[in-house]
Order: sequence, then C-alpha cells, then structure tokens
Amino acid sequence: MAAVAPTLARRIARPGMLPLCSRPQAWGRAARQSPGLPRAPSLLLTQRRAFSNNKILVELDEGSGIATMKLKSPPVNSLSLDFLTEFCISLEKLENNRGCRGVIFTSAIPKIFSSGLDITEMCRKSTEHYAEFWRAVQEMWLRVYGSNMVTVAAINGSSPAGGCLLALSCDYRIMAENPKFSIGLNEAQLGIVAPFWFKDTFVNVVGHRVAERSLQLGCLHSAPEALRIGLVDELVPEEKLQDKAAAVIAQWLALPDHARQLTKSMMRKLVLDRLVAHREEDIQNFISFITKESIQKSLHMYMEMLKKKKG
Ligand SMILES: CCCCCCCC/C=C\C/C=C/C(=O)SCCNC(=O)CCNC(=O)[C@H](O)C(C)(C)COP(=O)(O)OP(=O)(O)OC[C@H]1O[C@@H](n2cnc3c(N)ncnc32)[C@H](O)[C@@H]1OP(=O)(O)O
Repeated sequence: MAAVAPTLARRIARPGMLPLCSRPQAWGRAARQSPGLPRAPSLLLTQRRAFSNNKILVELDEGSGIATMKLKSPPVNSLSLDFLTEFCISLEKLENNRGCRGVIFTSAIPKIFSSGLDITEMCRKSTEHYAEFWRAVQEMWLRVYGSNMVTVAAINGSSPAGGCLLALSCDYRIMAENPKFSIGLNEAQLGIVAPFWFKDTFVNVVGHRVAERSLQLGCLHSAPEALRIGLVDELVPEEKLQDKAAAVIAQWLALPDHARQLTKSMMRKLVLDRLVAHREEDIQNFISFITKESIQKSLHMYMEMLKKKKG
C-alpha cells in the first residue's frame, strides 16, 4: 500500500471522525445531470478519463457518464482493509463527479470476481484491527447499496461471500455464462454467519425462502443456478459482458434521475438505516464473534483446506 494509504484507512475507520458515508447518499441527495436521450455508449465520440490506485482501475467515459471500476488485487481480489479503503476512495471520487452517473464493477483477474472478505484480516488480529476492518466492510456496503448512481456488477468470475455481497448491492447483476463460476453467501461453510445486513441485502434480491435455504447451507450457486434463483439478472458470454453492462446502464440512465434515485432510496432505506443506526453495535458483535476460539479454529481449518486443495 502506498505510504499515504494508512492515513486514509484511519480516515474511514476512526470512530471520532465522521464516516465518509455520513454524507447523504441515495437518501436526500440532489439528482445528477438530466439524462437526455438514451445513447449507446459505444457510438459516442467521447473522452475517457482513467485513474487508478494499487488495487482498482477506474475509467470514466465522460460522454456517457459511465465509469468502470476494475478490481485488480491478485491473486483473488480478496477484500482486505487496504483494498476496501482504496475501493471507497475511488467510489467517493466518482460520487463527487457530477458527470458520472453509472458504475460497472468488474474484475481484472481472470476467473475471479472477488473471493470475498480477506480471511487473514479476521485471523488472530487485535480488537482494534477487527474494529477498523469491520468498519471498512460496512463502509463499502453503505456506499454501494446507498449509491445514487446506477450500479451494475459485471461478474466475470467466482464471487463467494463478500464478493457476492458487492454484486448483490448493485442495481443489476450480469454474470459470465460459465458454469464453473459460482456465487453465493457461503459463510456457513466457513463456520461463520452472514451478518444481518448481508442477509437483508440477499433477501431483497432473491426472497426469503430462497435466501434462508441458501444461507443455512452456505450455498455457492453455479452461474446457471444463480440465474434460476434470481441471484443474477442475466447470463451472457464472457466476451460480451462489458458491452452488455454498459448497455444496461444506458437503459437505466434514460429515465429521469430524480425518479429513479428516489425509488431506489425508498426500496433500500429501511435496510440501510438499520445498519446506520446500529453501526457500533454491529462492530462489537463482529469482534465478540470473531475472537471466539472456536471461530478462529474454523477459519484456520478453512484456510488449511484452501491450501490443501491447491497442493
Ligand atoms: C451472531 C451474529 C454475529 C455476526 C458476526 C458476523 C461475522 C461474519 C464475518 C464475516 C463474514 C465473511 C464474509 C466473507 O467474505 S469470508 C470469505 C469467504 N470466501 C471464500 O470462501 C472463498 C475462498 N476462496 C476460494 O474458494 C478460492 O480461493 C477461489 C475460488 C476464490 C479461487 O480459487 P483458485 O483460483 O484455485 O485460487 P486459490 O484457492 O489457490 O487461492 C489463491 C490464494 O488466495 C488465497 N485466498 C483465497 N481466498 C481468500 C480469501 N477470501 N481471503 C484470503 N485469502 C484467500 C488462498 O489461500 C491462496 O493463498 P496461497 O495458498 O497463499 O497462495
């Protein structure tokens, strides 16, 4: 991580400071630019602006107002504290750019969208570290789920647990139609529990019955099964994924921003408010849970299993 990054991490994590997401987002924020006529992004003669940090490449097409955030943290785009910090900073830059109206999240790592929360961040660390890490996980979700922009996940690889949460937090999910790619909230398989806001986000996408079964069994669903249960909205050949995502965003952006944004806020507010109101309690719950010896053993065994599978 660059020298400046720990300061930025503290900026998000320090309890005394205003968290970044305390600024109004989907609830109570002015509408973005008027959409005008729907235009196919590929037909525009426009300027592209790119910026990047260590782990995320961002490209903004200024003509269409669509940005792509490419996750690039080898080997598996795990959501470490550094990654989450850089992710939130990149997303905040886009939120503050009124010319940016939609974001595509995708991966620069072949076959993996994101392997979820970085398990090493949850193993044998200090209480302070757990608090900082969990606040960053919350921040990512609050920012994406509460974003005013149109958000699309172009899922070009497997996406367990926290990776699935990122996709679930978007407005629309398109997955590469490769049956080897899987997605789901598989926490139960690790011997841990998906927090209430992971669960709420999941329920809002697939419904209560499907979510309950999938969560209790810690299911990872293949791409075709994910489509069948409504976890993703469509499957397309991998080479068409990015174009399809841009076309979907252009379609959503054809509507008046204020109407779409207020509708999104109305649909998501209850779930968002629940975490905002109980953020500190949620951090304390995470710490109490993750510091249990039995949970540490389960995580250790899971990491060993990953290594064995490899060798
Ligand atoms: C009562 C209520 C209380 C509430 C408390 C709430 C507590 C809840 C806490 C947390 C919620 C957790 C959410 C999560 O996201 S946990 C993470 C879940 N992720 C996974 O299960 C994915 C595991 N990984 C894989 O399945 C595979 O790695 C893969 C399919 C992503 C990629 O496979 P492959 O290409 O074959 O790569 P490798 O398996 O060889 O992996 C390469 C390398 O990367 C390491 N690694 C993989 N995933 C992770 C990860 N998530 N975190 C850290 N490291 C990871 C893997 O170990 C390899 O490392 P190496 O051997 O050193 O090379």
